[in-house]
Amino acid sequence: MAAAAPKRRMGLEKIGLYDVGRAIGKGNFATVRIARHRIAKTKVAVKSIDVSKLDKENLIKLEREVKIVSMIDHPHIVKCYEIMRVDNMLYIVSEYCSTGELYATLMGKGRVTEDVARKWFTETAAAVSYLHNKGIVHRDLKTENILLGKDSKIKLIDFGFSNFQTPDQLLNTWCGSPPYAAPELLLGNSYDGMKADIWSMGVLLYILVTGGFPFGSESVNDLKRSVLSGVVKIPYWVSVECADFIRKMLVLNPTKRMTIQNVLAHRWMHIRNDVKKQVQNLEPSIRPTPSKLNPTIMMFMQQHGKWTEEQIIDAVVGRNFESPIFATYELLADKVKIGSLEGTGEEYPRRGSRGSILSGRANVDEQPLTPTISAHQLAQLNLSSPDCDSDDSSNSDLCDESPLSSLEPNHKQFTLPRGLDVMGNRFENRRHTLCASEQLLSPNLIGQFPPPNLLLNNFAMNPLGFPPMPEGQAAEFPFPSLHPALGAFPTTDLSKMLPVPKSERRASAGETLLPTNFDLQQHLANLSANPVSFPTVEEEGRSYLAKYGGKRNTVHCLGNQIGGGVQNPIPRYQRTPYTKAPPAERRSSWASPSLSQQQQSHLEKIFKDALQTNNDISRLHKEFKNLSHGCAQSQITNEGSSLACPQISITDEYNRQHNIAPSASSFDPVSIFQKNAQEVVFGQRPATAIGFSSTSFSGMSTPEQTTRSMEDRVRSIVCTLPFAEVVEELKSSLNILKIPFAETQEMVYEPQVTEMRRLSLPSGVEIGVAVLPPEHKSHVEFAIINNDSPTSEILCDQLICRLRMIDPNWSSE
Ligand SMILES: Nc1ncnc2c1ncn2[C@@H]1O[C@H](COP(=O)(O)OP(=O)(O)OP(=O)(O)O)[C@@H](O)[C@H]1O
Repeated sequence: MAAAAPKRRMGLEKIGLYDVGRAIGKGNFATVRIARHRIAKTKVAVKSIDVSKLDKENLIKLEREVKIVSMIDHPHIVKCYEIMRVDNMLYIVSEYCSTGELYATLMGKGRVTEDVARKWFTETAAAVSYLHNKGIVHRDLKTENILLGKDSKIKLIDFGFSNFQTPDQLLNTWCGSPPYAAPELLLGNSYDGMKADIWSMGVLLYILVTGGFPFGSESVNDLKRSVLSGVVKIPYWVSVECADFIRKMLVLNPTKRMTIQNVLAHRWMHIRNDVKKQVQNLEPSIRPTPSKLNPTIMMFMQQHGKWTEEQIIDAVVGRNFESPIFATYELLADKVKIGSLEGTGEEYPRRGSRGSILSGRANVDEQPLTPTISAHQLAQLNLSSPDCDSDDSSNSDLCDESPLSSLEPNHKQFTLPRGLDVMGNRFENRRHTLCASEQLLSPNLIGQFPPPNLLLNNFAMNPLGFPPMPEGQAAEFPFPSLHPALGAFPTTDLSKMLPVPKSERRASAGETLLPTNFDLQQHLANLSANPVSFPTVEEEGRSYLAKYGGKRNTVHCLGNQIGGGVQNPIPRYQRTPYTKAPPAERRSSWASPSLSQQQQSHLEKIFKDALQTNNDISRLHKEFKNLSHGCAQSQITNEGSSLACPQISITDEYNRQHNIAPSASSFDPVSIFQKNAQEVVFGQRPATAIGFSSTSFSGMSTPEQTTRSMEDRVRSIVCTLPFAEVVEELKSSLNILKIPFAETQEMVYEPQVTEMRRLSLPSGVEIGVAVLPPEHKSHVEFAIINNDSPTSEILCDQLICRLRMIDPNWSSE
C-alpha cells in the first residue's frame, strides 16, 4: 500500500494517518517521533529510517526487524501497529510509552529496591521467554531498550538486531552494546543468541539492584579484561538470592549459563506471592480472529475511514501491517479494551482460562468479542481514552518549536538527577549498539578458558576462599561490603553515577561509629579545597617527638594525642567497630611505646640534625621509624572481630592462591586476554561499529560512562619497607590529617599472607596492608567502598605519595 506523501502543516508532518511531531529518540539509523493517529486519536511512536542511507547488510537487518515486529504480540513488548514505506523512508508505527527508557528512570532514581527490580525483571524475562519460545533472539537487551509504559509496565523495544535462531544453530554477527555483551561475543566466537540474551539480562539485573555496571567499562579493553576475569563483584546490599541469581546469569561458559526457563524458575523470582500472581497475569494479548471482529469498531471505521466492511475484514484478518486499515482497527480495539478495563485493575482481557506467559501462547479458546454495537464503546472511540500513555486528543505535546531542540531531552521524559547534567555532553556520550559481522578474535580462544565451575570456585563466587556466609546474615554484617559471599567491594561509584536514594543507603560501619557532631565530610571537603599538605620537617619532627617520646596512653586505633597534641574530638570509645564491647575488650595499642631517656635524647638529636642539615624528611622519618619500631610492638588482639580483610589482588587471585607467579603458564584470563589483545579489533566495521563515543539525541550519557569500575576505585602500591613500618606510616599520616580509623588484623590469607592489617575510615575508605608471596613485600591497597566524596581519592593519592616518599623502591602492583 502506498501511504500518502508526507506534508508539513502547522508544525506537524502528516505521514499516512498520523500527525507526526517532535522527536523522542534517536538511534544509529532511526529517529523516533511522537505522533497521533487522526481517527483513533491515539498517540503512537513513529520510527523513521532513511533506507537510502543503509548498506545492503543493514537493509537486510531492517527487513528482518519489520518481519519480527509484525509477528510478535506480547504485553511486555512494544506493539507494532503499522509499517509504512514512503519514497526512501520506512516508518514503523508502534505503541507510545510516555515514561521513556528504563535507563532514564534509573538515572533519576538510582538503583531500585529488589521488589521493584523483581517486577521489572520478571516482565522483561516474560518478554524474552516469549521471544525465545518463538525462536527469536533479541541481541540488544539493555536499559535503553526497555521502556516503561503505563503503570510502570515494562515494554521491550528495538528489534534492530534480533534474529531467528533454531535450537542447535549458532550465530556469528557481532551485535549489541559492549557493557551488556556476553564473553563469547567479546571473544568473537560463534554464539548462542539465547545465552547471549541471558548474559545481558544478568547485566540488567545487576544494574537494577546496584545502580552500576558489573564490569569496568572505561574502555573496551577494560571491559573485556573485566568480563573475562570471571569475577563479578556484588555489593553488600544485594540479597544472597539475588547475588546468586546474577552470578548464574553471568557465567562465562555459555553452555553452563542459565536458560530463560532457569531464569523464570529461580527462587529470587518467586520470593513474593504477588510476583507469582503477576507472572500468571502476563498473558499475551490476543488479536481478533477472522470471524470475531468487533462490530462497534467496524461501524466506527466505516463512518470515519470511509472503508468498506470487506476492506476492513481483509486487512484485519490478513494482519496486513502495511495497511492503515489494520492499524486503525488495532488502535481502536486497544482503545476499547483499555476503556472497558478501566477500574477493573486488569490491563489485559482474559478470555477463558489463562494462556502461558512462558510459552507466549494462549492455551485458550477465545470467547466471542462484543456481539452487538455498544453505545458506550462507540462513545469511547470518539473520545479521548483515559489511558494517558497513548491517548490524547490534543496535539499540543506533539509539537515542538524547533525541530532540533526536539531532540533535547524531554523534560517530562528525562529528569536528570542534580549534578549529573553537568557531566559532559550527554548526546555526545550516549553509547550505542554495535554490530559487526566479522569475527573479532581468533576463534577457539574461549576454548582456552577453564571450565566455568573452576572460574566460579576460584574467582566469582569466592575469590578469596572465604567460608560461605550463612544466608540472611548480609544485612547485619558489620562491614557488609566485605561480606565474603558477596564479593569484596561494590563496583558502583555512587557519587559519579546513579545516585542511591539516601533513605536506602546503609551506613558503613564507620558511619555508625562517628558522633554526629564530627563533620568528617566537611573536613574532607576542606581537604579537597586545600589539598593536603604534609607537615614540614619541623612539624613532622615535633609530632614524632610527641608521639614516641611523650608519655602516652594505649590508644584505640586512633592516637589520643594526634598531630602534635591536638585532641581528637571523637571520644576514644567511639572510634572502633567494637563500641558495644566491654571496655576491657576494646584494646588495640598499635603504638604504646615508652622510650628510655637515652632514646628520647637520641630522637631529639636526630630532629635537630634534620632541621640544621638539608631537611631530609625521608631520612628523618626513617630514623624515627627505626627507633620506634623496636619499641612499639603491635599488640592487636582483635580475634573476636568479624571483620574480613580487603581483597588484595583483583586480577591474579588464582595464581596467588596457587603460589604461581603471574608470568607462569597457568590459567590467567587477564594475561590470556592481554596476549591476544593485539588481535582484537572491537567493532571493525566503521559503518556499523559506532563504538563508545557515538552520538545520540535521545537521552543522556549511559550510566557506564559516568561511572568507573571498581578497579579504578582500588589503588595499590607495593612497598619494600617492612610491614610494620608501612602500617605505622599510614596510621601516622592519618593521625596527622586528623582522620579517625578502625584497625583490625585478620589472617585470612593463610598460609601465604604472613601479616595483614586493615584500616577502615568512616568515609568509606579501606586500606589493606598485607605481606604477600613470592617476594614477601608489603602490598598496600586503598579501596573507596562507600563514598560520595571525591576527597577520598585525594586522600588515597596523598597516602600513596607519602609511601612513595619514604620508600624509594616502591613499585606499582
Ligand atoms: N515506542 C516508543 N515509545 C517511546 N519512546 C520510544 C519508543 N520507541 C523508541 N523510543 C525512543 O527512541 C529511542 C531509539 O529507538 P530504537 O532503539 O528503536 O532505535 P534504534 O535506531 O534501533 O536504536 P539503537 O541504535 O540504539 O539500536 C529509544 O531508545 C527510545 O528512547
